[in-house]
Parts: sequence; structure tokens; C-alpha cells
Amino acid sequence: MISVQQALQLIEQQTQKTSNTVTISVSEALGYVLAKDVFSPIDMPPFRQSAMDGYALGSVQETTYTLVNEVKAGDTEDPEIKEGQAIRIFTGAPVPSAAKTVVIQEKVEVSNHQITLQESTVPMANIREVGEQIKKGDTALSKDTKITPAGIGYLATLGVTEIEVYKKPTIAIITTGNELVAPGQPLSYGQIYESNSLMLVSALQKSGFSAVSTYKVSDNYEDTQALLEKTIADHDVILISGGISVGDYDFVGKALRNIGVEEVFYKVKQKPGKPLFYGKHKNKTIFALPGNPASSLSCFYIYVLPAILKLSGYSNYHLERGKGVANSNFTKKGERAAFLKAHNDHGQITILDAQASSMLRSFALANTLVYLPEDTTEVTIGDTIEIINLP
Ligand SMILES: Nc1nc2c(c(=O)[nH]1)N[C@H]1C(S)=C(S)[C@@H](COP(=O)(O)OP(=O)(O)OC[C@H]3O[C@@H](n4cnc5c(N)ncnc54)[C@H](O)[C@@H]3O)O[C@H]1N2
Ligand code: MOO
Repeated sequence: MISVQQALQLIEQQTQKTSNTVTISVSEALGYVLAKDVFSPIDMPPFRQSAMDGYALGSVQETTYTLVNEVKAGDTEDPEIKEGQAIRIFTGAPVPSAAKTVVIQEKVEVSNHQITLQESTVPMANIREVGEQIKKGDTALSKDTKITPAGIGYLATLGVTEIEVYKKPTIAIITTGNELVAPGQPLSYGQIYESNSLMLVSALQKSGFSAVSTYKVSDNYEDTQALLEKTIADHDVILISGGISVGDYDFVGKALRNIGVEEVFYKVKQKPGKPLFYGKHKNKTIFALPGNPASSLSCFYIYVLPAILKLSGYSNYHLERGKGVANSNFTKKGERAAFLKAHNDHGQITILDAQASSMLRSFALANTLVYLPEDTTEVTIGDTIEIINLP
């Protein structure tokens, strides 16, 4: 059995960002990572823009100017303006080429087609210069930048419609277990509702992974092996839930090894999630997550999500780690490191009740996981503790 740190390190070593790229529409690029620099196709702003509502002036030294015209946003003319003249102008409108400055209307008195400045002005005030934000041909966003909503807006302001990004992996989720019934069906004695696939699909969706297919298989060796072979052939990442422990009907480990999946590690000294399996098959990534729902989700956040973010080109693929102050006491039994479902309220950390790996009650209310290393047994109110915030 390896430690949490060893498991994280092995995944880190085995996971490289994909070399597959794809050209996609900027409107669909949220959460993708640029595989190439993007150059600005235009100067931005493309023309001299007024930054305020006011008056463009043909000179700066006079106090009184004659009003001769008006320019509003969207106007395409470039009206003449001479010394001593003013043009009414609005935010975003093109500043006439011959104008020397713009004064805001609050600093001006208007009467009879004349304006009088209440204070002196300077050249180029309230004017956004051509290319002030970026010049045509300059790098707008560099390779390896993650596309955020602001990034999409920025590329749109430059008129960019398509970009080349790293491909996100296609993902298969396989649930195993004879006892599992889909919610909505009647529950017979011995059966429970299947929750892990919905939960993992939503966790993936929340982090921007939507190419997810779900499969189910009963506790049968041949069926398990056949489904694993098919899903490994068809997907980049395979997440299996359950069937990875040591029971007579836990067939996942045996089937994975039998079809040539290279075991990188099996079993981590942690609670929940001890029987976690991580393996590779050529360039495919395989995680067998322990079936207990809280174990599956813990392992997903700690190991799977960072790995698939890294595969997708993210340079910052770790969950946000930090410290908090314990607001509750906790006694850890056993020697395994622990990930505890907790609530982080501005750094005050409450460790929640119902920590068992079969339970999701606390996870449903948690926004952070407390990490207790193997050698920590007690948490006392006021202790500084390590946390991993959930995305
Ligand atoms: N003799 C031992 N028994 C077990 C050990 C051990 O070391 N020695 N480890 C325990 C630990 S820790 C865990 S975690 C579990 C993991 O077992 P599996 O990964 O084989 O998972 P299953 O046995 O298939 O299921 C465990 C539990 O979770 C429920 N489950 C499974 N899949 C789902 C699903 N999709 N939705 C909802 N619930 C699910 C299943 O019904 C079981 O109750 O092994 C311990 N045993
Ligand atoms: O590792 Mo298991 O998740 O403790 O129950």
C-alpha cells in the first residue's frame, strides 16, 4: 500500500498533456486550453474612441468653442473640426481625426451653440488611442492559456471566431454491481439505488468535461472484461466504480490486468478510498474507484480531476489547497491518512458528521475536504488544518 503523496506523484509522472488539438468556435471554448498563440487580427480599439460623453475640441488653448457637429457611437463619418470649434461626442464614438482632446460634459457650460470650459484641458484627454489595448498582429493570448469567460469576451472583441485548443479527453464511467438499481425503479430487498454514475457525470460536467458515456455491468467476470476492453478502445479515460476490492465478486482488478492494463498502483493508505487502482493502457488512463460513494467521489477530486485537467493542457490542475482553523474536534481512528468532508466558512472549518465512505450526507453539504496526514490522530478546535477546497 502506498501513501497519498506517492499516489499523487505516480499520477503526475504518468500524465502528460495531450498532443491532440482541435479547432473550435470561440463561443464553445470555455474551459479549453489554447494549443497555439492567438494573434490579434485588428488594432483594438480600431479607431480613436471617445471614453466619455462630452465634447471633442479642435484645439486646447481656448475657453469658449463653437459647437459645429455631433458624433455618436456607430457613426462612420469623420467630420471636420477646426481650432475654436467643438463637436458633441458620446462614449464609444469615433473622435474626429482633427480633434485635439475631449472634455466631459460635466466640465462645460452650454449656451447658444457655444460651450465654455470651466477649467483648462490638456491634449488627448478622454481618448482611447488606436491599438491602445492591443495592436494588430500582436499576441492576444499565448499558448497554454485557459479560456475563461473574460477570455471569450476578449477574443470576441478582436473578432476572433475560431481557436486551436487541446482536445479534452473522452471519458467512460462504468458502474459495477448486481445490487444497483436506477433511481425511479422500485427497490427490492438487497438492492440499492445507483448513485455514483450520476454523481461523477455531474462532477465532470461542473469542471467542463461533457464527453462522458456511462455503462453498467453486473458482477460477472466475462462481462466485466468485455466491457473494459470495449471502453478502453473507445475512450481516453476510463473510470470504473466498484468491484475493485478483495471480495470473490470484485472482478475489476483481475479483468484489467488480464487485458494488459499496466498497474501503476493499487491501494492507497487513505480513508476513504483505500482500494483505488490506477493504470495505463498505451495512452489510455484507467482509474478503478472504490464503489462506496464517498470513496468514489473523494478519489475523483483528489486524483482523477487533476489528472484529466492536466491531460487537457491545464498548467494549474491542482485543486485549491490551503489552511483553515478547526471549528470542531475530530478523532481519527487507524493509520490511514484521511480526507474529511467539511464546511469552510471563510477559513473556519467545521468537520461534518457522517464521514463513513458509504454515506454522501456530509459530502452533499461539504465545500472542502480536510486532509489529515497518517500521523495526525486528533483535531482540536483552534488547530490549523490542511484543506482542499472542492471545485
Ligand atoms: N475484506 C476486505 N473488505 C473490504 C476492504 C478490505 O480491505 N478488505 N476494503 C473496503 C473498502 S475500504 C472499500 S472502499 C470497499 C470498496 O469495495 P469495491 O470497490 O469493491 O466496491 P463494491 O464492493 O462494489 O461496493 C462497495 C459499496 O458501495 C456500493 N456501491 C457500489 N457501486 C455503487 C454505485 N454505483 N452507486 C451506489 N453505491 C454503490 C456497494 O453497494 C457497496 O455497498 O471495499 C471494502 N471491503
Ligand atoms: O477506503 Mo474505503 O473507502 O475506507 O471505505
